[in-house]
Amino acid sequence: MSPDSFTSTWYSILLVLALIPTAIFFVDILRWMRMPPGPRPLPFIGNKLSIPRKHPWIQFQEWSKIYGPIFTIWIGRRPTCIISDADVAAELMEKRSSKYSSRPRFVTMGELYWDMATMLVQPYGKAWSIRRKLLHTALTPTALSLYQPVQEAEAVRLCNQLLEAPASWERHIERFTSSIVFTVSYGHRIDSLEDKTMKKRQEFMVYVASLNVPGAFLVESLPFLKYLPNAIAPWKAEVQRRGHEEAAFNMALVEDVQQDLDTAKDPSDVADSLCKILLLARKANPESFSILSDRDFSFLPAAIFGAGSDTTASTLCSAILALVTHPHVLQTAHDELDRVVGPNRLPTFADEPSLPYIRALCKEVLRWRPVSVLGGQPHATSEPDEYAGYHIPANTTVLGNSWAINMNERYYPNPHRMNPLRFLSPAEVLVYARPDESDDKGEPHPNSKMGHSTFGWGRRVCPGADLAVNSLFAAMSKLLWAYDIKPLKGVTYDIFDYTEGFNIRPNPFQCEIRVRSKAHREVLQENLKGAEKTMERFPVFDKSAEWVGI
Ligand code: HEM
Repeated sequence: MSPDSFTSTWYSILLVLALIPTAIFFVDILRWMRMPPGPRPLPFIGNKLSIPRKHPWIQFQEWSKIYGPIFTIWIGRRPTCIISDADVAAELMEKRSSKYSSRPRFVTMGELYWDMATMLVQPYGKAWSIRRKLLHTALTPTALSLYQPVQEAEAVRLCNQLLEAPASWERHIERFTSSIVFTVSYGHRIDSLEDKTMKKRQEFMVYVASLNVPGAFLVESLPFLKYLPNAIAPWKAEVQRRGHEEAAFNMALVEDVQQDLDTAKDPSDVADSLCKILLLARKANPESFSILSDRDFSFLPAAIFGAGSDTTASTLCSAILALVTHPHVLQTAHDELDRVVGPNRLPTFADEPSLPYIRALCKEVLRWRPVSVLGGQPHATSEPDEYAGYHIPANTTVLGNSWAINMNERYYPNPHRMNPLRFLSPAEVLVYARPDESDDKGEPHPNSKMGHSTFGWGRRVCPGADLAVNSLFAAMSKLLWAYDIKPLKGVTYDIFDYTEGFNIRPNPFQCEIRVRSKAHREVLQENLKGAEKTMERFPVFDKSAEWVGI
């Protein structure tokens, strides 16, 4: 090769190398222009530098005021559409739900760790819809009524534990929600957060949360890295090892329930649970379960814990913060409970229709501080779509900003003020309003079925919403009946002091939780025996923990 042709070959290579990023850049500009507008992205890195690590939903809410109810941000070259308005959320994620019900790819958490066994991360399609239908069989109105005695009994235990150690209120709440979710999943209760089964379950949750951190794993941007052999990718070997450990644990829990059924004279002697319902259904009709391996099967009850325990506990923690910072709400709740229930017995689900203020209070807490502040796991489009003249390609990540939607001042004036009146009818407001309250009531958005967007949207809407609302009612009605929940003298409370991450909870704080009278204390203690009797039907786990060597 002559020196001239050598030089020109190099020039050509350099030219091509320069042209590729230029061409990609121009393609990206065309994509930016066709999608809903948002903050200006930088080539190749998108908006990464302008998204705050702490509480990004607040910045997203600010951007929605500039760019409108749906705007796009770019993580590298990947678009995410953020919806900040209930109408747009309903139009896209509910009316057009056949296009907006998938999930983005989670390479580390979904593919390597769970091997796609859990519904939470599954794309829209048959694998997901089969699991979702099976889960619904354990969450029908009839099934929910079977769980109510457990929820009542656990709430009585919660109130009694608060008599002994009120300062540990957050731990008691965590045990309460964990035990309900375990009982619904497996028919076994949790007596202590120190229980081996419970500790192992929490360990898995913490590990999963560490996998779900944007930018933590290069493989999310370069998915082909997941095919590297474990010998040269120890990070991958570790993720898979932990995934196998969780799968073995989930299968051991199912085996425990199978043993309960095998040793019982009659299935009706075994406590009702999702796992029992599914095991009996599989025995009766094995074909309808043929798509699910034992491993897949075990992730059905397991999914409930991850999705249902921490979320409900965090909502109750927000309720405590709301009561401490809004004393008039506590007073109105006490007035209602004293009038309807009186001091000689505890409120129950049978009182629910006569306690509209307590019901409204539970709804308002869900609105006031939505746990899954960016709508839980993101949605993704499975097909391209056009909206308001903009193009939304297939595989676009779509987030509903529950924070922005629930804090929309047009529907919820003075949105950071906790105000249960928002969820009462005009006639009820006349009964419950205090002199300074009725002005900023507003009307919940007509397009959000529950009056807020805390449980998500469309086909992916939280399947456990009714179960969660029942747990909230059981806990809040009894707690409010029994206790004064007040600020500590000299302590300043910040209603924005919340954890980071995508499921939020108030940072730890102390408050005064004091039983209202001797009579209230006695009623609580009298009810404990009955509650313990109910709980006996749901024995603690004993065998499964040993089977997996923990
Ligand atoms: C206050 C408590 C709860 C809140 C705030 C909450 C919120 C959410 C949200 C926002 C989503 C995502 C919805 C979407 O993608 O549009 C979700 C999904 C889910 N939730 Fe809940 N949840 C709660 C309690 C529960 C409970 C008690 C269960 C147990 C049955 C549960 C089971 C699930 C499951 C399995 C999914 C995934 C559904 C799917 O991907 O198809 N959640 N939840």
